[in-house]
Amino acid sequence: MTTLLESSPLDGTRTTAVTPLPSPALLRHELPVSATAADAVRRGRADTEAILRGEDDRLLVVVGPCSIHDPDAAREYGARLAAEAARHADRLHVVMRTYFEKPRSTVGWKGLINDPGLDGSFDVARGLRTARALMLDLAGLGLPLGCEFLDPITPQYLADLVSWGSIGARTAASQVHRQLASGLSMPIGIKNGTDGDVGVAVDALGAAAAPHAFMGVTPEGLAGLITTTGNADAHLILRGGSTGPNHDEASVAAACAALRAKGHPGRVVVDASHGNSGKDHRRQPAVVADLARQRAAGGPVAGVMVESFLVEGRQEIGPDMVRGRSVTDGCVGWDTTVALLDELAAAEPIRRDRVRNRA
Ligand SMILES: O=C[C@H](O)[C@H](O)COP(=O)(O)O
Ligand SMILES: C=C(OP(=O)(O)O)C(=O)O
Repeated sequence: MTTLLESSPLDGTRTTAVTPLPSPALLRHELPVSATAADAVRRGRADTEAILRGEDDRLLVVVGPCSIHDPDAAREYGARLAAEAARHADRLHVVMRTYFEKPRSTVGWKGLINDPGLDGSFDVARGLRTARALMLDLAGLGLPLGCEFLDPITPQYLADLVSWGSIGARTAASQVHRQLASGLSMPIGIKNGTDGDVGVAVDALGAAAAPHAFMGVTPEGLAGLITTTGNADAHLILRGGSTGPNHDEASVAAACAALRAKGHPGRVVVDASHGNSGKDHRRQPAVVADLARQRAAGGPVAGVMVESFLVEGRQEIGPDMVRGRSVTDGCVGWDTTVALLDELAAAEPIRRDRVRNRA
């Protein structure tokens, strides 16, 4: 059913339609959380929090496609990743990227929720259902899941399945997103700005840690006043920027000093993609090698992000797409992903020895 805005001629001049969506409560009722999935979500959150607080010495690794566009390919990726996560469980805490919302610099496909048909048909109700069903399957494999929160309404539909979330570089300065982060039930990584500005993200951590009151949507889909406690597990993600990368030891140390100066723990997550790889997926392995070296040396990198899918590279959306290849930013392929996880895991015993000898 599509409702035209005939009753509102004064403020509907640039709106073509308002189409009702299922309420968050209805979608959660249709697609309830299984006990296995709930366990994966809880464990994923608790382990991530412990790593960020320095109570668990493993490395957080957030890895997966830049965006999900083909749920079956994502299921295959998830099954493979679950096996790798189990293999490295004593050294790495692996969270799968399940990014359904894409922020765009100008315009472009905005992700599976916004346009699941990849054809401009914008069947958001189907997008929400598809996303939730996929997350339930992946969490059912025991995998903790991570995503970027972009639209402030989306969390009501999906946040119960998320173990780690992000506020992206394009929204780190947004009050709406900082408020949202203050009420989310999982650790939230906030990225430095696209221009490389770390200060905006450090400010965002302070805002996210504080309680807020703001307007939102209730589980029944009505307008509501949301009040929050603040998110003590919000943390900084270094993702590089237009001025260059910031994954190197000196940039990490400067960021940690800026965090400590504002009363936050001096630990960071570093994204090997985006500004740190100049959006060239072939550069991600060199960034990961640098981060593995920093881990082995006992440095304050608590987590690493990698954009990875079944097949390396990226492709345009169109009729002859390769299964398992990204339609947004370029990703490393599966074999490289396995090698990068091995490399990160290999650094951990060296780090543990170093930390033990230091004590
Ligand atoms: O992560 C994906 C992209 O970097 C992000 O969505 C921005 O993409 P764009 O600059 O191509 O719009
Ligand atoms: C959009 C993303 O990152 P950033 O906000 O760093 O550009 C992403 O991780 O998909």
